[in-house]
Amino acid sequence: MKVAKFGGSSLASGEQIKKVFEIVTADPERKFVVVSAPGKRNSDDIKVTDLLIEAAKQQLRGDNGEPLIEDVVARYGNIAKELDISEEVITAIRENLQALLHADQSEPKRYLDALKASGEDNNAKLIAAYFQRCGVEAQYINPNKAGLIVSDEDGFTQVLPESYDRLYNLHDVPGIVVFPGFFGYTLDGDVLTFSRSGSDITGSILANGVKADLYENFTDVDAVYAVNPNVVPNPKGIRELTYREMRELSYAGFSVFHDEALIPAFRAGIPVHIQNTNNPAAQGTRIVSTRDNTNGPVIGIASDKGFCSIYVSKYLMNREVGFGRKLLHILEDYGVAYEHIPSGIDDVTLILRQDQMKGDSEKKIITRIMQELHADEVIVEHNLALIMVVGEGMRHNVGTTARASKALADAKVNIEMINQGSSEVSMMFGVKEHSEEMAIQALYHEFF
Ligand SMILES: Nc1ncnc2c1ncn2[C@@H]1O[C@H](COP(=O)(O)OP(=O)(O)O)[C@@H](O)[C@H]1O
Ligand SMILES: N[C@@H](CC(=O)OP(=O)(O)O)C(=O)O
Repeated sequence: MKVAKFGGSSLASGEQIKKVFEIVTADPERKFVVVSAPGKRNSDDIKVTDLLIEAAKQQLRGDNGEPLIEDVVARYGNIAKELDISEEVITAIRENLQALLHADQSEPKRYLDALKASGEDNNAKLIAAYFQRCGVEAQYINPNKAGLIVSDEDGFTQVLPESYDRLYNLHDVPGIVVFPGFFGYTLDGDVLTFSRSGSDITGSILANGVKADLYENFTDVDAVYAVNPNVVPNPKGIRELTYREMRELSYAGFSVFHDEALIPAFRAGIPVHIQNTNNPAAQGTRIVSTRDNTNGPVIGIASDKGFCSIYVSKYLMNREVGFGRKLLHILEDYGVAYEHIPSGIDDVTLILRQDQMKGDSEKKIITRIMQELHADEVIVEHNLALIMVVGEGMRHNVGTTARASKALADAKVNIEMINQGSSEVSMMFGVKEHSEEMAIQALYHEFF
């Protein structure tokens, strides 16, 4: 039995949904179908999720979100027309969106999440209606009814473990299950969304819950490529990579698969197969526990912008008991999470996502580090890109770091920081954002 998840690009129009129907019905093993909200039809288009977020924000600040909601209804209306689905489905979608738009706003985050989640929820209803119209037994299933329970205790949405056993009961549903991605329900019955692109996470949770043999993730590319195809044209496709490699690469910028979506499938030992809705005959990319390391040290190179570093130096830092704890405590006081901490004898660098530094919090953090920790020097660097060079083969190959540094030096890219941290399958380079693309291209040409 397989779980097949289709992303927004695979569901952006009626024509796309017809392809999805063909794919699902071509294999009787595809019983569980997870869907995103309609995505972009072309590069200038707006995703339904973004329209819903903007409508909710307008309403929350006292403006009128109605016109944007009508845009959303029109998107579904066009799809319904292409698929020849009855007007009743669109009337129900309009009523649902109107009710959500005018719902209680006393908890703005809950209000926003409910509107955001409606993108996938209404799409799942519409797609189930299309399958039925085509004479295929299919049902929309609500995540609350199915028992996908989540919490946001640590500030982000996480599935509760009891969900998995409950989801197993979906085997009792006759025919194809059409399940909306991107959200679950709290024990109190409130909607909570995962982070952006989180339908991948739902697919993985469902695969674990129903004990699927395979989690198929359908998107709009023939494979996961060794680098972002928007940075290097026609890059090499990856046939197979391990969960660890994919986790590192998706964390570091491979937006093709959500970095939180691997753990549920990994824990249940379920392989993930990334495929192209527009070209299902392509081989795609399989994510598995182990693979042959015959392709050289590096499997992929990912990068992401928007980081800053705080460099702290103090003579004899290594002897000072509690220095690290006090430093991190200061960050905690400002609600700031760190990404990496490369360190030396007398110095340490904290790498953070810089959008966390709201208002004058950066200034206050620096002042406290100087005053409370008596640091000799504190230097903040903004606008850094982190480049992650990933490959299980790096453990067995000597000189990979040297090759990478030389490639960057030859391309005249200044390395701000290197971290080969505890992960044995990746190394990270910090460079200025304006050098990011050049660095990726230089590294790609060195290793592929
Ligand atoms: N290394 C990579 N390999 C393949 N695609 C990548 C990679 N890095 C970034 N992408 C981008 O990810 C896109 C697919 O992800 P996304 O737009 O979220 O798909 P979906 O709509 O199916 O959820 C591709 O079109 C591509 O532009
Ligand atoms: N629709 C949501 C969730 C999602 O997974 O979308 P997509 O499959 O288009 O990345 C978003 O845009 O974030």
